[in-house]
Formats: sequence, C-alpha cells, structure tokens
Amino acid sequence: MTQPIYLVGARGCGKTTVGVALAQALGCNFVDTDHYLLDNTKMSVADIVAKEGWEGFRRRESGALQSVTAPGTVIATGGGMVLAESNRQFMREHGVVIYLRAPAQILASRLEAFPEEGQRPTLTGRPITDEIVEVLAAREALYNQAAHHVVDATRPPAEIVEAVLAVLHTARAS
Ligand SMILES: Nc1ncnc2c1ncn2[C@@H]1O[C@H](COP(=O)(O)OP(=O)(O)O)[C@@H](O)[C@H]1O
Ligand SMILES: O=C(O)C1=C[C@@H](OP(=O)(O)O)[C@@H](O)[C@H](O)C1
Ligand SMILES: [Mg+2]
Repeated sequence: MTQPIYLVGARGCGKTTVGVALAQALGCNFVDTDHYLLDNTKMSVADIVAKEGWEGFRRRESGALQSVTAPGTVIATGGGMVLAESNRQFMREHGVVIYLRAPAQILASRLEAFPEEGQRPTLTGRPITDEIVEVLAAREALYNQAAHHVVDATRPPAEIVEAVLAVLHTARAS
C-alpha cells in the first residue's frame, strides 16, 4: 500500500478508531488531522473554534490535510473535511477515499456515550441526536461524492477493518 488512505464520515462513525487498527493491519503509519492540529497548535478543536470560529478551524484542517498526506499512511479526517470541494478533490486525487457509513441513530448513541467535548464542540447548538440527523442530511451527498468506496460502519471495529481490507484488495485486483 503506497497511496494514502483517507477515512471520511460523520462524527462517531469510527474514523479515528478504525484508522488506528487499519494502519496496524497494513503495517503503515496512522495520522488523524485533528490530532495533527492539536500537536501543532496545542489547542483542541474547541479551543480553535472559540478563538478563530469554525471558519478558522476549517482553514486549519484543510492545511492539515495537505501536510499529513504522504505515501503509506492511513489518514483519519474530521467529519467536516468533505465540506470544502477542494478537500474532496484533493483526497480523491491523492489517495483512496473510504466513507465509513452509519445511520444517525448509531452515531448519536456512540457520541452520547463518549461526547469528547474538546474534540466535538457543538456545530448547531442543538442536542446531539438532532444535530447528527441535521448534519448527516446536509453532508451525506458530500461523503458519497468524496468516496471511492463506502463501507458499513455499524459493525465492530475489527470487522470494519476486514471490510476495508477486502475493498482495497478487490480494487487492486481490478
Ligand atoms: N465500530 C464501532 N462500534 C462501536 N463503537 C465504536 C465504533 N467505532 C467507534 N466507536 C466508538 O465511537 C466513538 C467515536 O469513535 P471515533 O473513532 O472517535 O469516531 P470519529 O473519529 O469518526 O468521530 C468512540 O467512543 C469509539 O470508541
Ligand atoms: O463533523 C465535524 O464537523 C467535526 C468533526 C470532528 O472530528 P470527528 O469526526 O473525528 O469527530 C472535528 O474535526 C470537529 O469537531 C468538526
Ligand atoms: Mg476522529
């Protein structure tokens, strides 16, 4: 595997969790664009948004996407990475993009169990379930546009990793 693999999808679909395990299975590097920002700015997502607004955060995460892109790397993006057309195009051109798809109900139950407020400040000011329904409706088409492959992310992480490996294997063989 030399091309980077980008994981996209809504908050709670498992980009970070699956990304770590996938990189381990492939024996390659793992990087998360939010962790990259935290390391480089010493600020959480919530800190950046409080200081610079979502616009500032979006600018920084687009820069992070370009900085972390390297061969042999699994890249977990933030849920809003696909909002910019330039990011969708960049990912499609530079690697293999996998959409980890799960319905709003499942995402909401994961996020309610582990909200991680520093990582996921509110996007709409609404309760988690309402927010995820709204955000998914607005972004589903963008995740599909960005993705080369869509994988069911409702299963346990180890099974999702197997499904991603199968998709990559099939794509290489064709
Ligand atoms: N396939 C899964 N099944 C059950 N829980 C999961 C799964 N993937 C992730 N989680 C849990 O959901 C929460 C969000 O996962 P995370 O990997 O941070 O998602 P993302 O990076 O897409 O926002 C974490 O608490 C994680 O343990
Ligand atoms: O959906 C979003 O707009 C966001 C998702 C978060 O990442 P995860 O998808 O890893 O939670 C993080 O980048 C930020 O809070 C914005
Ligand atoms: Mg994440």
